Amino acid sequence: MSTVTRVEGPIGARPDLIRIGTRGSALAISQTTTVAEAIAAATGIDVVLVTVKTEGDVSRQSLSQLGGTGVFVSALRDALIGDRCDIAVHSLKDLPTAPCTGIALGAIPVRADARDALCARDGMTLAQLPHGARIGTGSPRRAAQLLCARPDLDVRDLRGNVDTRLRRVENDLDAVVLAAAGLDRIGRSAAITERFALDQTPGAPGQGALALEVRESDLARDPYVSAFTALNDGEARASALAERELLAALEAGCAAPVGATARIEEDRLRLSATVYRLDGAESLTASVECRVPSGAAAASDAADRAAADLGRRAALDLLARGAASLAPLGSAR
Ligand SMILES: NCc1[nH]cc(CCC(=O)O)c1CC(=O)O
Repeated sequence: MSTVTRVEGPIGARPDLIRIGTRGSALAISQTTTVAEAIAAATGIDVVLVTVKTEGDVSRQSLSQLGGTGVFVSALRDALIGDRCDIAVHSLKDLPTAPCTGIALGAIPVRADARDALCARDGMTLAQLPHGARIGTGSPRRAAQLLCARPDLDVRDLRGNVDTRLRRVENDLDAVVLAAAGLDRIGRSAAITERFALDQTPGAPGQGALALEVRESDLARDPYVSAFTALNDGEARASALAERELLAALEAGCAAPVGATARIEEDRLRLSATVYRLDGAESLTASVECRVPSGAAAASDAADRAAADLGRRAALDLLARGAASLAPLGSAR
């Protein structure tokens, strides 16, 4: 039986070991441990978790001030390139859309809940919050969506890890909005008082999905091939890639007020994407779909390309209708 352990310091490359790089937050450790156990089972090889501190973990600045894409990602990618780990596990929504030299996408595993979750005091739903309620979020998309539904709300900036954010509900806020996936993964689902429907309140592109990255030179080598074949999920991959390509083609950063949700129904991949004005008073939605390859072809370059094409189509539609003047899309914000 192969095992999963954690190491503190650096650990050298060994053929009988897969080193998985992860951030050190409770959320990251929880999701990476699940991935690590699946990789150990699929390959029969021992796995160690290597914790890497990222700029996003260290800095106390607000995320919209930190600004640059990839604050949670660069240090993990450096560890891959520097051969300090063999596979890096990221929350896909934190991954910049630009490709990274020397690094390839290995797998996108089964997706967790892509919805946003309201965590309000006294079990309240969004509709039940009192007039002018204080609600915390660091995300311009969530702020716009909240104001769109409830223009009376007092939306406050919020950051820190999940527990820090939840604690604000006991103190100075009536509610916060977080990704349901994060709360579910760290065992805090009980704090959720409402999960917003994806067709009305789409999450961030790629929300709830993980991305496993690997050095390009390892992508077609075992044990990585076995690991990625076992972990990849066709629907998660197609939907997340479509949502990501939408963001890339909008030239939008991770802080852009853009929501997207894709899913496979029968043999169709359907993508719906919305760009919001920051105050939530206006928005634009594009809905597109395409046929997806089924069976073995579902995990192929052709399937990846079909998903990306769909994302691009939605973006072009939104841009043609004025998305870039409706909202600040660039990562400057
Ligand atoms: N931007 C922070 C972030 N990146 C990934 C998650 C967890 C959910 C996920 O995997 O999408 C979160 C927390 C949040 O948005 O509440």
